[in-house]
Amino acid sequence: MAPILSISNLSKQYASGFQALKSVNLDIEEGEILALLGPNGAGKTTLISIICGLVKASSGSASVGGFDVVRDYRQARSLIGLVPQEISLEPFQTVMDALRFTRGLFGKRNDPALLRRILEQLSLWDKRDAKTMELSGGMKRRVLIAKALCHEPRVLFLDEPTAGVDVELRKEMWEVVRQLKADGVTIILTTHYIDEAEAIADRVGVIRGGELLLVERKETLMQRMGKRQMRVELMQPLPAIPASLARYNLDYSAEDRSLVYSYEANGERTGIASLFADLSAAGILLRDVETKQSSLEDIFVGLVEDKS
Ligand SMILES: Nc1ncnc2c1ncn2[C@@H]1O[C@H](COP(=O)(O)OP(=O)(O)OP(=O)(O)O)[C@@H](O)[C@H]1O
Repeated sequence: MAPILSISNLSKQYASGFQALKSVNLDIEEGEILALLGPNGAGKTTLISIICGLVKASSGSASVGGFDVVRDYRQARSLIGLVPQEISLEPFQTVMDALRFTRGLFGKRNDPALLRRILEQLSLWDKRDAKTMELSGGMKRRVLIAKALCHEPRVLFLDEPTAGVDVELRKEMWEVVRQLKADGVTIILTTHYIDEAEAIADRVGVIRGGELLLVERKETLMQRMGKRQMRVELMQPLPAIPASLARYNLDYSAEDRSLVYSYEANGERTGIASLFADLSAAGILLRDVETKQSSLEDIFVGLVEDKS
């Protein structure tokens, strides 16, 4: 199946001379959720803005549903919904009027049944006649999503949908995103929050300094790059790590009397068996053992640091 969104060698140099994107290539399949992770200034918003026709690329191309975002701007734009980072609503406009107006901007006829369905899906139906200024922050964000959906786009961009919102509201947003995916909408979201990508994305792209460092299925990424850590709690404090254990690069914490050993989760030999044998030979008695898989956060930090 042809990708719904295809980005090819996309670069952007701003008038200031700043190179915000460096030859980005990316294909997105219909119905997937892609999280673009990256630190401040990585180029996430620039990338989205080019696809939505708000910023002009210096070179390269992008197409949505087969329509080039420059040459076939209207068709491409009609397939895209954009939820911007900043909350921008007309304070005196009602929720329903905001939706009707936005749908009209896309040259679409009013469709009360559709707008009702969207508002219900976002738990805003009972707020349809409220002025947007009367809504809470969480509701305003949901109105932005509703506005982005009311011309029936196939691809939805969410630029930092949960920046600065509380835990409860973030979870609520994640649920909304999952529901939209279930309805067949393709979603590209940018985020600084790794747990957000871990919770809802199918694929994760890591962008830094305008370069797309990698794009991979979340599970593959965690399996391929993930390390495991084994923490061994000791019966007695250890004055120093014996020379016979030096090759394991163990970290010792005097506070909780434990040794931590890191190993490749998918390596052929983990070294665990020989570590136990060497611990025993050194007369070190164990109280408890636990292992844990590194998180997407560990992987992300490692990746971003490696390249700096
Ligand atoms: N109009 C502009 N002129 C010059 N430089 C710009 C312009 N817009 C953005 N930049 C620069 O391009 C870089 C990428 O910005 P962009 O907003 O795409 O990053 P981002 O990954 O979305 O960051 P954040 O997470 O902080 O929103 C930044 O260094 C920014 O200062």
